This record gives sequence, C-alpha cells and structure tokens, in this order.
Amino acid sequence: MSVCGAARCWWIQTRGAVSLRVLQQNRTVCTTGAPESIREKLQAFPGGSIDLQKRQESGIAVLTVNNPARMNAFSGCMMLELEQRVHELESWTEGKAVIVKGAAGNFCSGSDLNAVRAIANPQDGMRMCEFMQNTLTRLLRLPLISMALVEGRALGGGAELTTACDFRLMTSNGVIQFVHKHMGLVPGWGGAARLVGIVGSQNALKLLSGAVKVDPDCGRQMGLVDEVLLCSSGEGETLTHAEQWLRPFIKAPAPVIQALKKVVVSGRELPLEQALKTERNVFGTVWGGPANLKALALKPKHK
Ligand SMILES: CC[C@H](C(=O)O)C(=O)SCCNC(=O)CCNC(=O)[C@H](O)C(C)(C)COP(=O)(O)OP(=O)(O)OC[C@H]1O[C@@H](n2cnc3c(N)ncnc32)[C@H](O)[C@@H]1OP(=O)(O)O
Repeated sequence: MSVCGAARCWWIQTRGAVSLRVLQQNRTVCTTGAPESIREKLQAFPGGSIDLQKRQESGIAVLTVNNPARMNAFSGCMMLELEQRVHELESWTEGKAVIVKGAAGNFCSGSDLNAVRAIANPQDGMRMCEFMQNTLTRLLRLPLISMALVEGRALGGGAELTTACDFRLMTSNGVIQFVHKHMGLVPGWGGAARLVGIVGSQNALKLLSGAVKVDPDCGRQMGLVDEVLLCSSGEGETLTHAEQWLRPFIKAPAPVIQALKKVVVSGRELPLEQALKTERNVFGTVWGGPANLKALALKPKHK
C-alpha cells in the first residue's frame, strides 16, 4: 500500500489569511479533526511509546520517541501518543522549550513498516498521513522553543519529524535522510513544505530527489543543522549539552518565552497584516506584566 504523500491536511486548504486565533482554533479542530476510524486503525498497531518528561525547574521538556527494537519507528499507538503529548505541551504554562529525541542513541526510522504495509487502502494511508501532518504542525506551533536532538539516524518520517522543530542539533554520528524516493513516495507529514522553508527550494529538491544522507557537515552547510555536538559519550551527556545550548534562549520567565515564540510563529505563517495584528495582541499580554514591571524597576543596562 502506498502511504500517500499527496494528502493535504484540511487546514492547508484553508483559503486566505488566518490569525493566530484561527490557528489556535485549527489546533482545536485538529484535535478532533481525525475521524475516529483512523484512530481505531492506528490503535491496532501497538508497540513502543512516546515518553514525556516535563522539568518544572528548567521549563524544558524532553519528548522521547521510544521504540528501540524498531530503531524508534512509529507504531500506530505511538502516532496517537505523540498527539496526546503535543496536546499536553500546548497547555504547559510553565514550559519554555522541548527537546525531541530518540531512545538508545537513534532518532527515528519513520513509520513502522509493518504498520504501513497493513494500512492497506489509500484512504487510510491518506488519513494516517493527515493525522501525522496535523500533529507535527501543532508540534512546530507549540509556544515553546523546540529542538530535534538527532543522534543516529532520522529516516523518512523521522527526517520529517526533525523539520517540525525550531532547531536541529546533531551528534557526530547523526544522519538525516529523506528516504521517500526509495519508497516511491513523497513526504506526507509536512516535511517537504517545512524543508523548503528551512533550506530553500533548491536544497530541498536536492535532499528529496537525491535521498541525500545529511551528515553534520552537510547539514551545517545547508542550514538544516544548527549545531553539532561533539560529545561522543552516552545519551545523558548529549542531552545535557543540548540543554546547555538552549539556556541562553530560555533565560526569561515562561510567559515571555512563550510570547516570543507566538510572534515568530505568526510572522512565519501569516500574511503581514494578520501577523502585525497578532503581534499587537501578544504584545498586549506582556506589556505591564510582572516581567516587564520587574525589568523597569531594575533600570536595566544591556551591556
Ligand atoms: C517514507 C515515508 C514513510 C512515512 O512517512 O510514513 C516512512 O517513514 S516509511 C519508513 C521509512 N524508514 C525506513 O525505510 C527505514 C528502514 N530501516 C532501515 O533502513 C534500517 O533498519 C536502519 C538503517 C534504520 C538500521 O539498519 P541496521 O542494520 O542498523 O538495523 P536493522 O535494519 O537490523 O534494524 C533493527 C531492527 O529495527 C527494525 N526496523 C528498523 N526500521 C524500521 C521501520 N521503519 N519499521 C519497522 N521496523 C524497523 C528492523 O526491521 C530490525 O528489526 P528485526 O526484527 O531485527 O528485523
């Protein structure tokens, strides 16, 4: 069965400008957008988990794609769990950032091929595709600074998952590969649209049509990888380095960090007039707020 790459999530087909409020509404609709049948079908493919650890003291969450026996491939249940975890993070008011990683030193090898083979008809493939497209769109729209920590391989849908984060950090053994061509497919989880925005259309076409194995050097050169972590030791140290990389960007109260992400999302996704309106609305939520008043009281000097 061919997992469709042609499916288009209903919200892409929304014509015309959308405000952040409408984006939020889309999110609400997205949580109920998937017909129950696809949820039931995905439920039939167990295995693995999507683990979420929310660290209240730092405001950093760690979301782990955990299916090491299958190189962290997404089972159907893991697709459903990912949506649940994203939904949880959408309302984490103390949150500042989320690190997306794989278990056991590997990132993610895409959909579980056993599940993909079993979702026989194109209609269910389209629905699975749309379900994951909506979920990854919501992941990227989270009011949190997001990072894909790529250790080992990120293949197919796993490569698409890396594009649904604001930043990508890679270890020296990391590889991002859009293997879709080899499977007679195109990305369907939104990876192509996001990749064009990250590396430009020409580099995106090279990576997709060449199924290029993007190593750290290639990724840095193309702008797909934001930092290479040279730590060769275990999972724990790599995560610590990733958290250290985030620190300068989250050094502010959570409401301020969340507001900054919201205005960047609207600037990236909305037509100018809508983006300016959203920026004004978000500005209004922090102007005169606790962080603003505290800063004014301190007579700040930005040396
Ligand atoms: C293309 C888009 C589509 C979508 O959008 O949904 C997809 O993502 S389809 C999946 C695309 N991914 C792949 O094609 C990757 C397939 N796997 C591999 O190429 C290799 O397994 C690799 C390179 C990830 C690792 O190779 P290595 O030799 O180091 O290990 P094994 O191949 O022996 O893998 C260990 C174990 O994991 C199972 N495995 C790996 N990937 C998947 C997967 N995507 N689905 C299901 N199972 C997977 C592999 O079968 C081995 O299990 P075993 O029981 O030992 O055979």
